[in-house]
Amino acid sequence: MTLKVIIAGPRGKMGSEAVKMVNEDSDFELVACIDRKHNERGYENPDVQALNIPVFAHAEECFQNVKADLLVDLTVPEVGYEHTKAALQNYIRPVVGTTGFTDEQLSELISISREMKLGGIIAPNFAIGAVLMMKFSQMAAKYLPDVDIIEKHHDNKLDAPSGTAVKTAEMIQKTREAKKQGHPHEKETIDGARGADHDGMHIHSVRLPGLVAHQEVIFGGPGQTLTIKHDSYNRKSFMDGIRFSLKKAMEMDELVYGLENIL
Ligand SMILES: NC(=O)C1=CN([C@@H]2O[C@H](COP(=O)(O)OP(=O)(O)OC[C@H]3O[C@@H](n4cnc5c(N)ncnc54)[C@H](O)[C@@H]3O)[C@@H](O)[C@H]2O)C=CC1
Ligand SMILES: O=C(O)C1=N[C@H](C(=O)O)C[C@H](O)C1
Repeated sequence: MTLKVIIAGPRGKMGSEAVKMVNEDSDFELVACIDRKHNERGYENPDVQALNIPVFAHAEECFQNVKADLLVDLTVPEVGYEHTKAALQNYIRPVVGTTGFTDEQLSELISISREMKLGGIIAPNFAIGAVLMMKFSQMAAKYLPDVDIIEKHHDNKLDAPSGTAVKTAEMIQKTREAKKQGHPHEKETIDGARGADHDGMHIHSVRLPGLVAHQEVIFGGPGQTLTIKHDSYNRKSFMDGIRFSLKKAMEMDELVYGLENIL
């Protein structure tokens, strides 16, 4: 059976790559897209134009008019949250790459999915290498609890720190003994010099043209450091994870947060 897929954000860097991936896989059929500027600016993704499928400016209108099994959301946090909620309420399983959801939003979406008995995934990073980086970091933190996370992204990124950095810190928190790092009397002479503080760990966000998506997790111990590093050089790196999640979501009966939970 072919799975009917809707993509939100098809003009974006990730969305346009997801359109290609879905088109190339005979298990999927792209049946509609959701994009905010469709009405004002005309439509700009030639792969979608060639399919002659509807493009809706509003999710609810899309879900009411098109029969679909799955939604892929690659937009911005506020809209992504609304899309995901509306998808669940319309019996459509969400596969969400959009980052920047609050803990409250994540909990609410998971609880709706449980009520509706619908599978889906929200994953801050769909690259398998990034998931391994997070898991290896979680293992290392048990032995080396002093850790800084440095994430580096292109300068069009809206959220900081990245969803991957937040997820990494949350996973590390499960094995790392809570502690405040650095000198007890340290003082920032320029605000932000030590980065964001997550349970005593520090997260630093670099934004530069030329970068795609990169992260280093650096652990320090007496006389040694350990660096666990992942680089995405293009958006294809995320597509195997999205493809896998689309198929897997059909077998699940609740929404999970993080690709590591379904691999
Ligand atoms: N989970 C993962 O593996 C990855 C997640 N991301 C996340 O995916 C999201 C998209 O990233 P990019 O493609 O780089 O961004 P982008 O800026 O290239 O694309 C964003 C898309 O969202 C659409 N959009 C914006 N506001 C909208 C609205 N109000 N209604 C409907 N559509 C709207 C835009 O038209 C565009 O198509 C970000 O949250 C990013 O952090 C990015 C890469 C990998
Ligand atoms: O905006 C991006 O580009 C990326 N966003 C995700 C994040 O916030 O972690 C995943 C990846 O790092 C690329």
